[in-house]
Amino acid sequence: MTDVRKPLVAGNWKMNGSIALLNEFSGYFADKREFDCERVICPPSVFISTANTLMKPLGFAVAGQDVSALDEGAHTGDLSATMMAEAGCQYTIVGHSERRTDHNESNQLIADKAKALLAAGVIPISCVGEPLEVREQGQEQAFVADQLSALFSTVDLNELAQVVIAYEPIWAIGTGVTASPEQAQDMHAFIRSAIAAISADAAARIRLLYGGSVKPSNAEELFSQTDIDGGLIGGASLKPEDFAAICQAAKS
Ligand SMILES: O=C(CO)COP(=O)(O)O
Repeated sequence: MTDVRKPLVAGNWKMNGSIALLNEFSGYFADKREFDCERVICPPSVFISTANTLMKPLGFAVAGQDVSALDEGAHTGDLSATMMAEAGCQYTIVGHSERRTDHNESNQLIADKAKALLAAGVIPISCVGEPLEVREQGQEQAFVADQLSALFSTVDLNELAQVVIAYEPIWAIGTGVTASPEQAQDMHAFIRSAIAAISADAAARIRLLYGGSVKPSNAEELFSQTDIDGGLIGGASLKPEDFAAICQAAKS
């Protein structure tokens, strides 16, 4: 991490949590404000409003977990980027591997979602990451480069540095198997070098998060790697004391 890249830790609640859990979080964090990182909570969208009320006064930003690439219209159940902005989201996740799998999302669709968010003033947290069989074949960098190429060709170059990219190897998500700090750093360095090939300035400023079985016991070592600027946390973000410990591990 460097001075220009403020560390960021985001808790992706996925389809978990409740208003009761948000109340538990606000009680837990009420007297804990001294963190060195940006903290983001990504609850299910029906709880964004409650998260704004309870968590923003405690220094958290609130984020969505997905967005439509479209502006408006007859798309039952979808939410537009301007709605996310109006709802008070500073960030929104796109391209999580669970959405890629569950909803067949393509790299181009995910890039279009990121572009729509940027146009609405919301920062995309754009996820990439390879399945186990791809890593076993030694093809993980090519796989991630392919996932990123649509993003690079779709988002305006002068907006690229605002995007947050989360590297989440699928084999590490919810499995308890974490990428080693070296594996994570190697991929983050690769992603930053791919960005540097387009824009040195964007590469210096863009924040790259690691996600996949981050917990209090491994967060510090992961976050201390040169090219890792924080984390996207799943399971451990549902327990306030674990999430707080992970946030403490992210230092400028
Ligand atoms: O998918 C993740 C965050 O988006 C990671 O989930 P886990 O931390 O539960 O492995």
